[in-house]
Amino acid sequence: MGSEGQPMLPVLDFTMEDLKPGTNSWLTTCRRVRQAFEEYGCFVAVYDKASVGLQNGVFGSMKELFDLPAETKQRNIYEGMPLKGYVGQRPQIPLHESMGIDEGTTLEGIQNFIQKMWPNGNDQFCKYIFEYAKLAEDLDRMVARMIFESYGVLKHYDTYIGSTSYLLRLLAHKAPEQVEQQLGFVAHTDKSFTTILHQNQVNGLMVETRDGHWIDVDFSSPTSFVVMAGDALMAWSNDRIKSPNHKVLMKGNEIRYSLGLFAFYKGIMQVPEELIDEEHPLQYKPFDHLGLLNFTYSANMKAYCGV
Ligand SMILES: O=C(O)CCC(=O)C(=O)O
Ligand SMILES: [Fe+2]
Repeated sequence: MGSEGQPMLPVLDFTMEDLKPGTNSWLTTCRRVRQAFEEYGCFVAVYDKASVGLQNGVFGSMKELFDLPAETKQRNIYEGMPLKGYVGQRPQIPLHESMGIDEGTTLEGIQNFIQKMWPNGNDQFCKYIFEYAKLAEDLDRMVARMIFESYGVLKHYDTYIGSTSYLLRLLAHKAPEQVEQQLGFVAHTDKSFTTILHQNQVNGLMVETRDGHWIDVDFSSPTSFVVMAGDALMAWSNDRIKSPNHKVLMKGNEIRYSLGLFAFYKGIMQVPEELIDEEHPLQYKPFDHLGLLNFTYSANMKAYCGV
């Protein structure tokens, strides 16, 4: 419960110096990660690796990007990779704009994107977004390792990481020009294995709990990141973890910039046999993760590869 009695997401500390495999802090955090995922499908991580200079640089770069003319932004096209193309000026979600960078934690991926937006380059954008993406990737890998460890299947972690790549999505939600709050982004579950979200000081994210309540997520602090389970983690965990429904509701008069780092396994995922037992009979056949992405946005795991 929050200070005003509002339910809130678990907050997990990732700032400890000794947060390394094998330490007590690591083992405690592993247990908390598993518990938070099983109860809420997500949590807020306190992670202090991004300096004030980097934060300002990232959000300044995002403003510069979204201030580009619509025709320029539309050069970020889909090219068969869902989440990649430019989305904006949609009548149902007029406040929403977003763009995706495939292989978004690599210099090459970011430079390809920059090439489309700024044919003469943009070194500042590259520097800040790359540095940010690497930090978020480190957090994601730490969490992934904790997931594998907490379910006793650490032996599969290296294979997982070896075939995982990241899509970085940059989002801007305009302030609603009205008093009431307004939908920024429709309710959905992510199709990733895990997603790492970060934002400027403007809140707006809401997450649905397992019993159907919507809770506001406050991650306005520069050291707060949301870690969320996607549909692939739900399937991998044989439904122990549910990917939570979430949406963005905008109020106030400031633009909200946010970044989502989506982890995708390039290959066939399957439920580890350690996670199948009498209480948890197999729920999903092996599935191609990128195939799931292409299956359709409205699809759910059961329709795609339910047993
Ligand atoms: O902007 C946010 O905080 C959430 C965005 C989101 O849910 C998504 O891109 O999948
Ligand atoms: Fe999402």
